[in-house]
Amino acid sequence: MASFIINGGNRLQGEIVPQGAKNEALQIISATLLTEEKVTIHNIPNIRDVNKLIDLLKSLGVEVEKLGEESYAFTAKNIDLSILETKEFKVSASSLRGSIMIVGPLLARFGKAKIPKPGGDKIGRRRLDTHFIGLQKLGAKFVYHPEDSFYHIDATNLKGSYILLDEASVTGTANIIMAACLADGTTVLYNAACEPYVQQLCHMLNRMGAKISGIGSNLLTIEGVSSLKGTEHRLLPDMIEIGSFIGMAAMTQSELTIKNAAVDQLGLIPEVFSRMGIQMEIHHDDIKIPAQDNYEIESFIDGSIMTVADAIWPGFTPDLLSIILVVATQAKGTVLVHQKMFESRLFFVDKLIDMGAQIILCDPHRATVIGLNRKHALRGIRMTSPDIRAGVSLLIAALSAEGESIIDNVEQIDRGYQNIDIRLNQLGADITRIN
Ligand SMILES: CC(=O)N[C@H]1[C@@H](OP(=O)(O)OP(=O)(O)OC[C@H]2O[C@@H](n3ccc(=O)[nH]c3=O)[C@H](O)[C@@H]2O)O[C@H](CO)[C@@H](O)[C@@H]1O
Ligand SMILES: C=C(OP(=O)(O)O)C(=O)O
Repeated sequence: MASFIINGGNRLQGEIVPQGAKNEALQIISATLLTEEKVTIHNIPNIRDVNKLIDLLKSLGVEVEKLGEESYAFTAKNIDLSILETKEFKVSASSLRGSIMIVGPLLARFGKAKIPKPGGDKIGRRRLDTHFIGLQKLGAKFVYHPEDSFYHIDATNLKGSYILLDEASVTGTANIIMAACLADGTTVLYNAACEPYVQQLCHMLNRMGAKISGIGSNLLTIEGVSSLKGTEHRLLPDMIEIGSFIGMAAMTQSELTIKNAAVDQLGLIPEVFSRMGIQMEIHHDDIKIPAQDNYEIESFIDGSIMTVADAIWPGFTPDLLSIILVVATQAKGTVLVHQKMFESRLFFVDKLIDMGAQIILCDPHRATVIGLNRKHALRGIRMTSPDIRAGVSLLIAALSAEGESIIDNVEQIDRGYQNIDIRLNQLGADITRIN
């Protein structure tokens, strides 16, 4: 288990380029299984979850060529499905959430898939019903084996269908779209997730020969085609990393410029940080956060306490609520953070409270933060990173704190943030990694 030792209190300064998006990468890399032709992908982040998925594809027989630091070509010509029966496959597929998205492509191309209960953050129940009910509507049969938490899915002939999802699951939508692309006939998918990463997937599939319309809405029409061809694709910058950097700049009173942030794809993210009192200047596609001694959380127009809550896209992403929460600890004012989607994602507030933050955990979904307005700094402590976004929030808290902090289990952070210690040290942070 690796740890970070952080000497807090440094102001950071400079420019930072966000990595390619983790959650887009997981969809797009899975989609390379849909064709036997070469698919070239640029801006792939070098992070644990993405590298694990690439290794998983390699184990299935996908030929993976590294073309440059962030570019890879994938050719899924000779796929060996016998690997799905092995213990190694079970172990590697169950170590990340994104592995679930190989199911749609494998079913579509080979009529068969197996997947263990996938991993990912332990942030509450993470059901897969939406995936399987959708695939069943396309004609797949699935059996769950509880003794080894393994799902077996078969489909000799996927058929387009009308599917109304019970919830707008992001990975569920991606899986069903990928399966429907190669099904016979037309699929109409309603209550689909429509975030930019799903849109990117649809655009890439259309370049491969798929026929998807309604992209960007929650009503997609997918006309099945008999095969897909190769293409080239570039991943968007990671909007969760961008939000994390905005929060980090404010908390550490730093002047940071986030380069090439694809601002038009960020939805409500800049708006929500701005309502926390954080100033931002948009120059072309860069976001400059000027150094701010203090920032004040807005109230609602009627004077009541602000609530920041997550919602499916185009609402505010749940993955940035932990960052909002930590940023609020040093703001002037009060905010209620309401994490509606996940039920165990706020427990890390205990660590912030130990650092001196004023937070009331109302219930597993809601926390009220009473900002300190920098009357005193947070205190450095030793803590463990419970999940990826809580981990980065604790890192932000530690960077702003007085004294030394130690964060254990930083593999959680490495799942989704590329060389974060090295990149932040280049801006003036003092982070040492110990193994
Ligand atoms: C690999 C990947 O891409 N992971 C992301 C993906 O996970 P993932 O696709 O696993 O998440 P889902 O969209 O399926 O669901 C997330 C949670 O929200 C709940 N839910 C979802 C939709 C809805 O309409 N109502 C509702 O309550 C679900 O029950 C679940 O608890 O999307 C999540 C929601 O943006 C993000 O946090 C994850 O980072
Ligand atoms: C919850 C997340 O990831 P995953 O779905 O891979 O666990 C996340 O990226 O914040």
